[in-house]
Amino acid sequence: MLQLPKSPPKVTMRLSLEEAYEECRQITAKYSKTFYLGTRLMSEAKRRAIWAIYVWCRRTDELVDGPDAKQTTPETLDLWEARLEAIFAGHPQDELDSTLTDTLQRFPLEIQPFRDMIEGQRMDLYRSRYETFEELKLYCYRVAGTVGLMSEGVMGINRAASTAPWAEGPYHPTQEAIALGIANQLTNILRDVGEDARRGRIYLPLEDLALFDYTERDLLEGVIDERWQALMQFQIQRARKYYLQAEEGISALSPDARLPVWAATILYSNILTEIERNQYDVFNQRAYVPSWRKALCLPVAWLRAQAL
Ligand SMILES: CC(C)=CCC/C(C)=C/CC/C(C)=C/CC/C(C)=C/[C@@H]1[C@@H](COP(=O)(O)OP(=O)(O)O)[C@]1(C)CC/C=C(\C)CC/C=C(\C)CCC=C(C)C
Ligand SMILES: [Mn+2]
Repeated sequence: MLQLPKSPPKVTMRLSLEEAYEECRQITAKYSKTFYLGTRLMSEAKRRAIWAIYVWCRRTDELVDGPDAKQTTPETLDLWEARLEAIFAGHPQDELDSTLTDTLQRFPLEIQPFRDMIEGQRMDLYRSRYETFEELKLYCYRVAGTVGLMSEGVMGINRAASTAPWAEGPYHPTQEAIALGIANQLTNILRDVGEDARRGRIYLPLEDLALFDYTERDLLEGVIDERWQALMQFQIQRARKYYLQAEEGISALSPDARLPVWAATILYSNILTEIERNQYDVFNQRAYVPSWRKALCLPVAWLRAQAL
């Protein structure tokens, strides 16, 4: 790990904290309609915190996935990690970092999930294949399950439900929060199979390909047949199991967080339904949920958020 100087250099900020949060809002709105919609349903304090986290995650992902990714080396990620430590030590390096430093003063966030996410991006630097689902699951935890842990700190838990005399203590739906991140990432992977293949990447576990007698070459050539359809059905079923696990934890979240999390969960999981509608063709078309169908999800999310 690179060391930061003992007394960090003084940084001149161009924007006020207010303006920096506004920039985070705009970045979230630009890059993720689904998550942005979710945050619009939260209280002001929570949504600002999620925008700050979103921007840090997006910047981390851009290091290995963005337009300048070719220049990224393991040392770039070491420096990014040193910068993360500085954010947590109260020494942000720019305005966007300063929103995260501010968020840390308002919500109980641990540094470890942020470190784990950098580790996940590191995997993208040296890996383009996963032999087993166990290996892929670790990757999914690192790049997405960690987001569940970060968000859980902001969303908060429903204390009323855990003050019953027989409760052993507050129940933290930590595994469920991780499960939602994994479910989202598996969905991402299925939607982007074609795009990733064109970059020489295969995230689907090779053991699963073998199980359905489908080869790497078939995948790189975009072959769609009964083997591919059966393989995709298997993957979709697995992702849905993670959504189901996550759903059990949503009622343990504080009441004002349930609607946004339900909305984001239903919207994101609907990408799987779109993949099915497209007959599993993820090579020539990108599965997306049309706006009118997104609108239909909201009343369903509202109803589910009312149930304890
Ligand atoms: C108990 C319980 C269920 C609690 C809820 C916990 C919770 C809110 C979990 C949310 C989990 C979540 C939103 C995970 C995000 C997963 C994700 C999309 C990860 C993205 C990686 C994908 O990489 P890839 O390169 O394959 O894809 P792209 O083509 O580049 O998109 C990431 C890009 C890593 C970085 C993650 C983000 C930028 C998203 C961060 C999102 C938030 C902070 C918003 C969460 C807010 C709501 C309303 C759910
Ligand atoms: Mn990415």
